[in-house]
Amino acid sequence: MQNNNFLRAFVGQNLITLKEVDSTNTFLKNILANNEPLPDGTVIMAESQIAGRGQQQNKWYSSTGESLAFSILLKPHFLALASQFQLTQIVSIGVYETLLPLVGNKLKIKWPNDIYVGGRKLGGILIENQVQGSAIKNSIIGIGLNVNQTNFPAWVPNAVSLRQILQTDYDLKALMFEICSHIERWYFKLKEGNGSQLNEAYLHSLYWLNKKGRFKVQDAIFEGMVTGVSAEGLLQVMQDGHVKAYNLKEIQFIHN
Ligand SMILES: O=C(O)CCCC[C@@H]1SC[C@@H]2NC(=O)N[C@@H]21
Repeated sequence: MQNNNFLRAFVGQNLITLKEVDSTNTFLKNILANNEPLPDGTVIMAESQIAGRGQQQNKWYSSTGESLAFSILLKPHFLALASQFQLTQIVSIGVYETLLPLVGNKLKIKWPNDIYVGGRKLGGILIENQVQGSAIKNSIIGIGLNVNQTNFPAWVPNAVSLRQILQTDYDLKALMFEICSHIERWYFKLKEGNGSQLNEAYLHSLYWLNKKGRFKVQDAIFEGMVTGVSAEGLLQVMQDGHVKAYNLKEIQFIHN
């Protein structure tokens, strides 16, 4: 962990830490709604998040002082709304790159942006974009990571923490800054028009790529194979020789 040497060039330079908040994403949204000025790259981090939100209206479980919950504000005015999946990619790769030296190659990105280890969820990402015209005005990037928990409540059955995997406690702030620095590197690449390796890096770490798995679409369960992800962020799955693309609401992975 390069915490002490970390140069906070941009993401995380303005850091607001809160003892307790409903949700760091909601907190950021409220500040923006009140037109209060906030610098690009601001990070809101909370020790305790009591109404954390996940994707698809799910609740997100955080444990005070044990899990990482923070939100990054980016203002990617250069990015067209049609390219918003690239933000998903840079954020998931940033988290992935931070954890890879710790966890090793069992670590995967589960489409679109869950962080998985051996079939269990280590972290999640909730990106909420605010749009102006056809460009992204503000991107609120919420990251939740299970770090030092030794157990989870029954309603989060598939979760795992770094501590459960590695039997070590980690410094939450150090992890957070490390994630920020990786995201920042990819963000600048994208901004400078050098995002060509982004898709390759994302696919490289994608769970289930080119492997057979079981999927559920509407009420039908079938065997298929993930062949890629489209530029719009749709999951491409081959079934009986034909590739179809699905959004998050349409398809589910079936865990045996
Ligand atoms: O996997 C998911 O469903 C996404 C979970 C995202 C959780 C983080 S924790 C920090 C930020 N604040 C929230 O309320 N949610 C995100």
